[in-house]
Amino acid sequence: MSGPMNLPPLALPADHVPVKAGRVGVLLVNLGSPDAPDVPSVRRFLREFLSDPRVIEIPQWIWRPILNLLILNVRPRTTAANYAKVWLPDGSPITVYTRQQAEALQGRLGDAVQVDWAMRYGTRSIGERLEALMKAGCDRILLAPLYPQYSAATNATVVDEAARVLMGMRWQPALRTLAPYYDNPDHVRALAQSIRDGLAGLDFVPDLIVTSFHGMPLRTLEAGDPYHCQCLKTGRLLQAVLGLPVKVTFQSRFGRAEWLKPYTDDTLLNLPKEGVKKIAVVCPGFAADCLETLEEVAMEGRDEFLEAGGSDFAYIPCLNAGETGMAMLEAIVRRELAGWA
Ligand SMILES: C=CC1=C(C)c2cc3[nH]c(cc4nc(cc5[nH]c(cc1n2)c(C)c5CCC(=O)O)C(CCC(=O)O)=C4C)c(C)c3C=C
Ligand SMILES: [Fe+2]
Ligand SMILES: [Fe+2]
Repeated sequence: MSGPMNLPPLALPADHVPVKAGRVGVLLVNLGSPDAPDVPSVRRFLREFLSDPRVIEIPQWIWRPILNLLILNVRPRTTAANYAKVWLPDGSPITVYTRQQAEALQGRLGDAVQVDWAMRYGTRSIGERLEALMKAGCDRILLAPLYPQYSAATNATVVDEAARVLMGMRWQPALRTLAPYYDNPDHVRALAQSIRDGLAGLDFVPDLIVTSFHGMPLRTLEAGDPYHCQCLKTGRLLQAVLGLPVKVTFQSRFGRAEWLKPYTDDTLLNLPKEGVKKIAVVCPGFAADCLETLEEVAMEGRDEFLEAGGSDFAYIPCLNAGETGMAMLEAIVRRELAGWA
């Protein structure tokens, strides 16, 4: 008679270490930052970032000489000086806030789920953190690029990098990716709440809410990238929920090609001439405050607007690791994880 009790014991090697498995992991991913606000660190960071063909979509044989001979010799000086203006005691703002978001999410989800965070470029790579999650026993991982609006230059390159790392693994985890959440009602409500909270602390009533999204080259829209439409929809939904006029603009142009319009800087210079003197600015394309929001919008943008004749300017911070934003992130992550329950 045969049965399970009669099976011979498995012959395992003497040095066999039992593997942990069966846990669910969440990997929050944002763009990344230099390790320090100095020229060598910024050059290293920009070299990696701007060598990504998902970011610069021109043939590498044309782009490489421009990057190495021109951009990496000139840009790191101004960019490092800009980083120095916003650097926090614990590091670059985007790094500090992303770490805080992961810690807060871990607290909300409890021990059944392992939360970690990574950056697409620079320190704390996606590969390193995927391996760490697997060592912790996670064989199902939710990869969550923290970009509300989808673009190939942000979301797709995160998935590319994860897939590249998985190519080298014998035992791959099951992977889900977080869908863009630009029109998720929880997201729109969280943004609206953070704007209301911001407005409540002001000593003026803005004529207009200006939303500033990171720009993209115009040709990416023509090539089918949904980013532009998703930014416009976030803006429209915010206007509907807030019941206040909202204008969508695009910041951070790079290079000479045409980018998505209207440009944030042109808008800030023109609004006072059109009689709009009091504004609140918010950046709903960024999950965390960073160089682009804190230096380019909250500092440079403010100066531009006031010098052009504006009277009142308020910058409303990103959701970062605040209660409102974390409740939203918990809700959308829990919904994704429900498929694995
Ligand atoms: C939020 C979405 C982002 C999109 C879309 C995006 C596209 C994009 N960016 C560049 C070039 C640069 N971006 C830089 C900084 C930067 N970009 C984002 C986000 C998006 N970029 C963030 C969050 C940051 C800040 C990182 C930080 O450390 O705080 C920079 C570096 C700074 C500088 O030198 O000005 C560059 C360069 C391109 C070309 C692009 C789309 C094709
Ligand atoms: Fe960027
Ligand atoms: Fe910028």
